[in-house]
Amino acid sequence: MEVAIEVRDLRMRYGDNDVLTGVDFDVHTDEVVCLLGPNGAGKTTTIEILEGFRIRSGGQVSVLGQDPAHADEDWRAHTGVVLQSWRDHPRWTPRRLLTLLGDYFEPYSTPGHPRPWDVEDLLETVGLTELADRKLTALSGGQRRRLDVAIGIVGRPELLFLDEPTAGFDPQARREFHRLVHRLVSLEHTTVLLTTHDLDEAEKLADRVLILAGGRIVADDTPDGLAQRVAGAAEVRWSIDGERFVHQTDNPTGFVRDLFAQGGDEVNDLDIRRASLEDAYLSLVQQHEAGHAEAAARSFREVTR
Ligand SMILES: Nc1ncnc2c1ncn2[C@@H]1O[C@H](COP(=O)(O)OP(=O)(O)OP(=O)(O)O)[C@@H](O)[C@H]1O
Repeated sequence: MEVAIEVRDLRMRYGDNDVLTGVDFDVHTDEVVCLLGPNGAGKTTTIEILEGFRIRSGGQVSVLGQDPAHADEDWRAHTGVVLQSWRDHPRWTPRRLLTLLGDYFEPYSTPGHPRPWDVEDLLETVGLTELADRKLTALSGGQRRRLDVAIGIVGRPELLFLDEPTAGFDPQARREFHRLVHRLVSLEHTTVLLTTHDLDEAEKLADRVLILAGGRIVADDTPDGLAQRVAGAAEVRWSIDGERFVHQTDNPTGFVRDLFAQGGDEVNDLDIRRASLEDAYLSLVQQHEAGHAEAAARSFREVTR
């Protein structure tokens, strides 16, 4: 399998905030890979480095064979980007915007891979035919997001980056979007890297899920593979002086023995249960959001080892 994206020891620091502390992963051609992680884990930072929009602090990155920090226009024409939000001319219409943007890709057209995408066909594909001549300001959030996706794919990219593409979608719009991604992959053979903090979305869309937490990738597997790994682990809950604790482990007996050795009579409300991937991810998110990113990453790594 060819490698479309190669990331080694990627590091990013904002001031004295180390957001990425050694991220490693590959994305192969024709794969759909979801980069999943809690708010603030560094998903947008990672994807924008790969898109060439942010300059990394350290590490090696190769996207379609080039370093995005120094890539040329030709490289850009082969990648598609859907950012978290776009700013463009409010009086334009979807049809006009897509036509203008599509013109940029014409010089990169080849007989085997004609570019851009035919605008009428593209509007139909993303479900915007009826709204093609409406002003951009008059589109709803979900309609706007569909246009964002159309902007990302108008050049028929080999590699598509989507940053939280379904944020704000209702369930119906989300389902349509998932169909669109499946269609892109099966008909266009587009390689897709998308970020989300929704485990359910990652399980539905991804060939492979990468979980980012505590500055690193803490799990890299198929959705089924991840679920199977977690199923072997247990979640231990307890409280001490009214404060509640949760820990995930694949050795609950040993953990509880150590817990009592340390906490003795202080330990109350002990509860041990087998975790599902959803439980494990939820616990990761809760710990991460409580400011314990390192500990969250460590215990997630333990249960998915
Ligand atoms: N330009 C910047 N300058 C300083 N800090 C930044 C900058 N961009 C992001 N950060 C910080 O880096 C961390 C990661 O942010 P990032 O947006 O990459 O996370 P994320 O996983 O995409 O989050 P979300 O799911 O909320 O979009 C956060 O703590 C954020 O505040």
